[in-house]
Amino acid sequence: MGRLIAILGAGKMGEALLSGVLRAGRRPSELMVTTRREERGVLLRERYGVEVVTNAEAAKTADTLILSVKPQDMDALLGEIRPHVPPGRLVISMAAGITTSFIEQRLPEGVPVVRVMSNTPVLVDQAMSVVSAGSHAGEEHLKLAEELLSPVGKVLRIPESLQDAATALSGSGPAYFYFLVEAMVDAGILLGMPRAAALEMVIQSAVGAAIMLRDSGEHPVLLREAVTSPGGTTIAAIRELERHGVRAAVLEAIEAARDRGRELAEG
Ligand SMILES: NC(=O)C1=CN([C@@H]2O[C@H](COP(=O)(O)OP(=O)(O)OC[C@H]3O[C@@H](n4cnc5c(N)ncnc54)[C@H](O)[C@@H]3O)[C@@H](O)[C@H]2O)C=CC1
Ligand SMILES: O=C(O)[C@@H]1CCC=N1
Repeated sequence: MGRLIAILGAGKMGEALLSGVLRAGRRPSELMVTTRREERGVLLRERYGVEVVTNAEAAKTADTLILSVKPQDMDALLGEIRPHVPPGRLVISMAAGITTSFIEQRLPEGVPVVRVMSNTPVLVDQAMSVVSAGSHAGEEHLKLAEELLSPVGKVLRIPESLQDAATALSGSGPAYFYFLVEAMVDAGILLGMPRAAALEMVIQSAVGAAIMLRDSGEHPVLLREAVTSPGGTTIAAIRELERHGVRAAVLEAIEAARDRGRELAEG
């Protein structure tokens, strides 16, 4: 039997990680979840065969506690589990903005905490996860977090000072791509394309571009230049994107996401 893992607050991200960990070969008996709503617990038990327990029971029994509630709910959850967390538990937080020191201050002295920022492509084993150690977490704890996360995507270690930036870049990143896809499909509609056809064209272009980015080893500038023929169609579009300040908008948008992350720990 491996380490017992509990996912506390199994919502969208918690369920995505649960399903990934099961796909990676862990048995349902090695996992437990907690939920706020009873129906949600019933659904997760039926769907994955995992045990549904209270936060206190999870804190008492599991070796690794994965906190996946919203940042705004973290203070209350930590207050609930504090009396039940014995020494030796590993606490992994998935929450945006919440620092390891925020968690350490609300748990018994010495509990190792690892902060993680992942993203929704966990669901298809293509997550980007970044991990940072709190002040009581060492190599063994980072390794345990990496073992959990590497079957569902890529994992990078980063200093905690860059966690809010990573949240803005890769945590929220999928949303920006979906937003662009939506806008491109609208453009197809504007040009008289049937919606289903526009969606198919845009999705396949996105997938093709993503795989080339990942697998060719080429810099994105070179890949974009290869599409941009002199006097051609692409440069006409790029001129408009530049005229509307899309690059500056992206810089400011991601900076705003980073700043919002910093605010979240303040409640
Ligand atoms: N959705 C996303 O793309 C990403 C989210 N995150 C982070 O993951 C965390 C969870 O986000 P989502 O899964 O999107 O939110 P969610 O709202 O789907 O899931 C949170 C769950 O926690 C439950 N909950 C709240 N308080 C509880 C308590 N005391 N005990 C038991 N359950 C409790 C809620 O009922 C809810 O089901 C957040 O901290 C967020 O910052 C991180 C990366 C990406
Ligand atoms: O929007 C949010 O707050 C969460 C964190 C990263 C992605 N979604």
